[in-house]
Amino acid sequence: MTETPLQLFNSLIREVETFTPVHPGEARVYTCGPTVYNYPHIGNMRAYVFADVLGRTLSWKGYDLTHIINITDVGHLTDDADEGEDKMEKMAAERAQSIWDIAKHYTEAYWADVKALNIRGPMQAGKPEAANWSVATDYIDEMIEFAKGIADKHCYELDSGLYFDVSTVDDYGRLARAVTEEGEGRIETVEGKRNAADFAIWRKTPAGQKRQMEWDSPWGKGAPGWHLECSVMGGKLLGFPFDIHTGGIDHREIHHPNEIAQNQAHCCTNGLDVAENSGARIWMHNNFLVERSGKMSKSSGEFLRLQLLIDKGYHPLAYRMMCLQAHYRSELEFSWEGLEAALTRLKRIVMQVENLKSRHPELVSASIFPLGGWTLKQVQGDEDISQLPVSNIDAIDATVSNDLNTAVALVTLDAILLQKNVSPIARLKAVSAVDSILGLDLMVLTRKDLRIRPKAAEITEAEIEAELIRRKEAKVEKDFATSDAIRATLAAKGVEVMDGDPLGWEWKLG
Ligand SMILES: Nc1ncnc2c1ncn2[C@@H]1O[C@H](COP(=O)(O)OP(=O)(O)OP(=O)(O)O)[C@@H](O)[C@H]1O
Ligand SMILES: [Zn+2]
Repeated sequence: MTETPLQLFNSLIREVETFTPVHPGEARVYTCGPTVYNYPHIGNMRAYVFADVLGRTLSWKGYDLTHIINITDVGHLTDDADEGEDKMEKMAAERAQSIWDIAKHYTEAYWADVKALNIRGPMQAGKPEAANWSVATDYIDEMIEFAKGIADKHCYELDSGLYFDVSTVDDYGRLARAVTEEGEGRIETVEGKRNAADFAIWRKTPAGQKRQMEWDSPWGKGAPGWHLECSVMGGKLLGFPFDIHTGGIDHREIHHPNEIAQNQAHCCTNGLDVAENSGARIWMHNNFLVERSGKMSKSSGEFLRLQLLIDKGYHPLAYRMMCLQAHYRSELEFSWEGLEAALTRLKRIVMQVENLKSRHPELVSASIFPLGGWTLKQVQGDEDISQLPVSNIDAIDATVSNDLNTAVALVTLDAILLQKNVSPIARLKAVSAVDSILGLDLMVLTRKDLRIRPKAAEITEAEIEAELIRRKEAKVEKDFATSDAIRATLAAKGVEVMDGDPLGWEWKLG
């Protein structure tokens, strides 16, 4: 089996490049986390499915992974370009609740989605038990220190806060590629700003007001800017330069260029030798999940949450499958038909895996799969897996190494399942190896798990099952009138009986 070098698309150069870790044998990744003022929509979750596949791929490649995912509980304004109100303060005022309660509630909602989508949480190289979510408000002192360090050379103070002067760093905005005074014209300017793109790294509480979240600083009471938070947590927890920084493609335009500018200022001020001066070597961005009407956004009132999909009877991993079917750099349009197709594909795979498992229950229960997923090395050394055609095995590594091409990895998975001449155990192991990267939970999921009763259904699963047993008995008795009557009664309650369904589904809710 041959190993393919890991190629990743670096937004800084707009090209794929071969991944070479800063620290041999390790990979350090920072993912911009959610702003916890509201529920995440499924578009937001696409960003974390992507970061999860990246993390899984790095683990597969054998790197000892540190993956930081932050929780933004302060500082993100309603306009990414530094204007408007703090999203958290705004929601707390609307709800007449404390920001801390709002943050807690929506952080937990985010974690629930993370779990449902089988997204791995933060990772800590060498110390898995120490891995934790990084909450912005836990790093206020470090943010003030960072800001103090760059204030003299790179910032200026206005009544509203401490501003970063983007003209003090080389090549500002190179990540966005289009940051011009004209481009920034849409930003409502703050009186006194030197350049339109300058941004607040510390926002002062206006005189006579009190914010729910505010801290003392050399620039008066106030709160950190959102961009500062990520620079500080990234630098502190991973060390500059680290390997990879991820986020949604909207961050390529403002948030990440501003982070880079701060990192440049910080590294130069502290005499750090960072050739590219960006803080991270590779910046990666997932494209949007869109609706026909445009980008999905939670700022715009009604939006699609994972829970809504579940309420309608879709297993959350069907949404993960939908994401994996597209390349992370392509826009993905959400549709219920698309989700249905993804669910069907997942059902088919799960059915095939269940079938393989049923042929060797003794082996499956003996836990033949490495805890925490397979690495390429383990696959290379596994005798069972070596029974598969080399082309299949090589394809596992080659597809994901090609800038995380999960869509093609799914095709590899199909090909492995189709190898009827190879022992079930070899196929199962290979499937579980691919799933170490895809994260569809294929060794655990059952067909039954995938059949979720929609919230609005008028009938419980137990009632349906009882009716179906009665119907089977009637059929055995050749009492077709009763059998038809049961089918009609179920249909009236929205349950379609599926005799002879190739996927083995006996019923579905219409
Ligand atoms: N429609 C989308 N598709 C994919 N990723 C998205 C989408 N919208 C936002 N993201 C990404 O989701 C992550 C979390 O974003 P965050 O919680 O800050 O959302 P937000 O910017 O407040 O909300 P929104 O822009 O949706 O109103 C970020 O990486 C962001 O780039
Ligand atoms: Zn960020």
